[in-house]
Amino acid sequence: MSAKPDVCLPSGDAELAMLDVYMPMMKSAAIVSAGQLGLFEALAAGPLAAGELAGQLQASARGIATLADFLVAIGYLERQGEAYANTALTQRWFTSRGAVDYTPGLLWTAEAWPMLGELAGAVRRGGPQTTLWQAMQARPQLGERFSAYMGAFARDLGPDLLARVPVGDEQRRLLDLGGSHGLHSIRFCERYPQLSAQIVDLPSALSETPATIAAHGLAERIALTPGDVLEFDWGQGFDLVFYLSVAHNQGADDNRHVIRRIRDSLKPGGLLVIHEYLDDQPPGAYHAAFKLTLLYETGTQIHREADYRDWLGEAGFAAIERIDLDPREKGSLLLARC
Ligand SMILES: Nc1ncnc2c1ncn2[C@@H]1O[C@H](CSCC[C@H]([NH3+])C(=O)O)[C@@H](O)[C@H]1O
Repeated sequence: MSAKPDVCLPSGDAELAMLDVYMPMMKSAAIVSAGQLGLFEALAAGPLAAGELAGQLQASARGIATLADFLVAIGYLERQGEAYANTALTQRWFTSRGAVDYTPGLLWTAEAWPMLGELAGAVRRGGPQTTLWQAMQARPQLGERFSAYMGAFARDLGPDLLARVPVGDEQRRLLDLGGSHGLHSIRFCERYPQLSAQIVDLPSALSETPATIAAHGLAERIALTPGDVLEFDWGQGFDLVFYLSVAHNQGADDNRHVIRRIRDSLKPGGLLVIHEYLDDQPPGAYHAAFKLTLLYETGTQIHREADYRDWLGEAGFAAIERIDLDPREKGSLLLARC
């Protein structure tokens, strides 16, 4: 049985087929360029004419007008007389005035763009020539951009996590594996005053984290320990462990190994929270796209719910609960108690 595609596909006409390649490319490039130029942020306080906008962004008036007209055509800006204004959606998702500003995602997409040009090579090889983590060692800016993008996603996901993860008064120690930007630990420490946290991540992901933690006044309660989760000794006696969006960066054997080590470091009754994109069959378009992204970025893959249940069961976790987040593009949580 073939799955019903949930993306618009061209009808087979050659012209339409090329439009389906050209238009998404131009749409992505225009939105990413707007993020790089700071165009949406410049309009956050109110509409501006092309000349004013160009002056603020130190760009050519012709260039800004051409870009802005296309952004109007695709619904990211609107005309107000001679002026351009953000649409409600743009203001909501791509400016500091919205609840979550995904501009770091636009800047990350600009970094991912050249990697996508090499996608056919990754498909041929079955993986990347250089993994994202190796590339970050060579170019620290890449690590900062990636963490900032993950930070934007964490702001979006934070309320779901707070609502779904039960924390009792007796739970005091949180271990945040692959904690990166630190925002999940910060959010939970702010909500639960009895909590202190320890973050383990690769050094490339942690360059901005001390400043973020200090800005929230939590330097006394959140410790940073740079290290590889596959080998770093993070100690014992934790009540709560976060393994959020990290498992898709590891193969099956490594996840089995990490989950066993998590189990050994949790107190009796402790809770492990996994956030992931589960490899349900057939995958929806978003999950299939994410699998392709992992192929060229890290060479790893998303795993099936049944795999997690095996690893968790073998490690000695008893109760395992799956929660699918809304919308589905936000992924799923697996809550496991020992
Ligand atoms: N082997 C590893 N050891 C430590 N950290 C890792 C490893 N592999 C991937 N990571 C980190 O895992 C993170 C995945 S991005 C997810 C960040 C955060 N937990 C969140 O949910 O928003 C990145 O910060 C990587 O640096």
